[in-house]
Amino acid sequence: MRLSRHFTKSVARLPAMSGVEDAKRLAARAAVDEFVKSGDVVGIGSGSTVVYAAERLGERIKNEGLQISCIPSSFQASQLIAQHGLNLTNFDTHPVIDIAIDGADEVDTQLNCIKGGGGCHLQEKIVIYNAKKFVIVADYRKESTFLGEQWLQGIPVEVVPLAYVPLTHKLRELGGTPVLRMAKAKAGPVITDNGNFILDTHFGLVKEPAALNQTLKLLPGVVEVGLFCHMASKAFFGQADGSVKTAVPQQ
Ligand SMILES: O=C(CO)[C@H](O)[C@H](O)COP(=O)(O)O
Repeated sequence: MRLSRHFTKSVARLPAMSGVEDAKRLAARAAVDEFVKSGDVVGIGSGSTVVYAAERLGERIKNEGLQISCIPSSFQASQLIAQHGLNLTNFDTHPVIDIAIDGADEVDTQLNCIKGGGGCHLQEKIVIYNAKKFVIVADYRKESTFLGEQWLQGIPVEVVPLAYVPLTHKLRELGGTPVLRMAKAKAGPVITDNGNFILDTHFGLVKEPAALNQTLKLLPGVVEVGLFCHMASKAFFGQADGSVKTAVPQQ
């Protein structure tokens, strides 16, 4: 197993928020400040941590005239781009992204991660795959040795609705415990931005995430798997004490 190298640095404290929200915000701001420069095409991820990255990009546009174009990874990301006055672009105009910034549900020591807690992992994977660099922004709760250690909700597997019952059986045969993700304010399942269902499938500790990703991807009816392996260049983990810990995969 390759180990990551970790670095911790203190950053200026922002106005007090809750511990976890503060940690998310610090991580997102540190990532934006280190990686985004004028002229970049930026992939905007989804979730609650990326909100702070969009906020910081908006600030830098106002304060220092930063010029960037942004590609969204979800309906939520499109809204963030609009709310923070960021310039919206698309793959037709910009097929290559300079830097993708996104959150994660859990990150292992090689910076493999589980994503899709917000149900957006199909578009997120497309954006990240087409980016020269991907940086993870997260709080201290997301860091693990192995995936499946802390994120017990399971790996989000986006499936075509027609196939969800046979896939439920297949995922069980493969050792998982699939649960159809249900909507909170509507009767029935969550429908993704792409019109699909999500089977959240816990596989216990995942020691070989790339192999599991490949096995799951080959099942007919599986659209995308929330395992992002060997894709991240760097992770920023906001800490409860106001510092930001960074990690990179070992060369
Ligand atoms: O993959 C995602 C959405 O599909 C998010 O990036 C992931 O769920 C982390 O979200 P948060 O920043 O709210 O913890």
